[in-house]
Amino acid sequence: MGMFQRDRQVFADAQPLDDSYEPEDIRERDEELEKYQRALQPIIDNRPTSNIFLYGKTGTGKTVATKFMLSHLENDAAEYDDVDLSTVWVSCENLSSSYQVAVALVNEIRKSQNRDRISTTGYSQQRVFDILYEELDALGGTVVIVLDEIDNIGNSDDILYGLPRARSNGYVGDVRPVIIGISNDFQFRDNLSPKVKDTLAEKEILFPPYDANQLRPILEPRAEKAFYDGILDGDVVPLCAAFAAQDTGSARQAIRLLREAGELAQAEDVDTVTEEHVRDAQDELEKNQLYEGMQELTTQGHAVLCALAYRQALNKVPVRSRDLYERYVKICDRLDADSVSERRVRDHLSDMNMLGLISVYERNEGLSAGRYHEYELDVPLNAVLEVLLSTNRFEEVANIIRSTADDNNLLQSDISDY
Ligand SMILES: Nc1ncnc2c1ncn2[C@@H]1O[C@H](COP(=O)(O)OP(=O)(O)OP(=O)(O)O)[C@@H](O)[C@H]1O
Repeated sequence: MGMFQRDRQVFADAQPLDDSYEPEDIRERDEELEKYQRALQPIIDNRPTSNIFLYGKTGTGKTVATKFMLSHLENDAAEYDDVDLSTVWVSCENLSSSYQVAVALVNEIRKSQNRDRISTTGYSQQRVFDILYEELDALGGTVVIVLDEIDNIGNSDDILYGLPRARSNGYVGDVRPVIIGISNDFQFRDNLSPKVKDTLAEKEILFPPYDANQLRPILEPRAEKAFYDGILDGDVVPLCAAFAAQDTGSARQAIRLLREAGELAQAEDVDTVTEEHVRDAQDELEKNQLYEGMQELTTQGHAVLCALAYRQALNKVPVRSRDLYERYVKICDRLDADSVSERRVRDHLSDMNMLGLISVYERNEGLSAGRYHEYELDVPLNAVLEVLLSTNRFEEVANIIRSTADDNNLLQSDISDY
């Protein structure tokens, strides 16, 4: 028998469970789509159109709804000779300023016309804005500008001031820019500068998290396409919907869970995807999330985690923040890194608590000692060491912690066990 044999096939077509898949219809968002349609309608009527901002947590359908609405808008606009519409879509995920967003917009417009890109550095902000205005002018008509994950620009919000006023300020001629901003951060609007708030004059559409009853019909058509008939136990889709609803209310999470459950069944070479596979998939995704959470910490975050791992390796946890701070400063010295204040270290600890990486206990010793916090890891030490060992700069310290833990017999569990 050969080493590789074809597994029993669970997936008829895995594409519907992929992040890039575009569903045929958007389910359970009738109200939001109706608002969206009303907000975009003036474009077809050649009336002034407000900017539109969509707010909602990750996986709540903001992007898919926008793609859906814009594709209808483009098709329908083509029916009217006097409606001149273009759309430009920029993800601000890796952009942190208005300057970078303006460059990205210019380059997106140029890419769609097979023209050379401009450099991402070397201009003044005003010069980049001017180039953008020239590009918009050349497009003419209504230009819908989608700024996905717009919250990444933080306080550098000049572009949200410049674009809406470009026409009234005479920077552009016969072109009407309409901004669609998409954000996970509900505070984003509050934190905009007052002049931007005034100028934007936007319509807001909120995308609340999905509940289980909404996630089921979102999952069902994908499940039908993705799996062979009769492969899914009846409980599988409802359970994926329930787990994702309880946790984040994200359709993305529910879809990932379904895919992971299918992959586990496929790996086991069994005929049916069961509730048990969903439970195992949930555990697996949680682990990945924690692992990613640890990997994505900043150097300071890693140093704090390292200090806590050291205490854990000595079996001296839970630890008070001042003792932990001492260890943290020593680690920074060893790494030749600057250390931050004890207060900032406590901020890092509270972030890590939110990520589920550590536990925090509040102690109250009455008048004599007062109130204080103690900390310990909430993930296995081995998992933390795995991350630190793969992080530049921390390898040496992580090896020391590992041998300390070994001496104390604290490393029995393998990372795959957590
Ligand atoms: N109502 C829905 N009907 C069908 N599929 C949906 C629906 N809502 C979300 N999805 C699917 O869930 C996944 C996540 O949705 P989407 O990317 O639109 O979320 P988002 O709110 O833009 O999230 P993020 O802020 O992380 O970008 C996508 O695969 C999308 O196709």
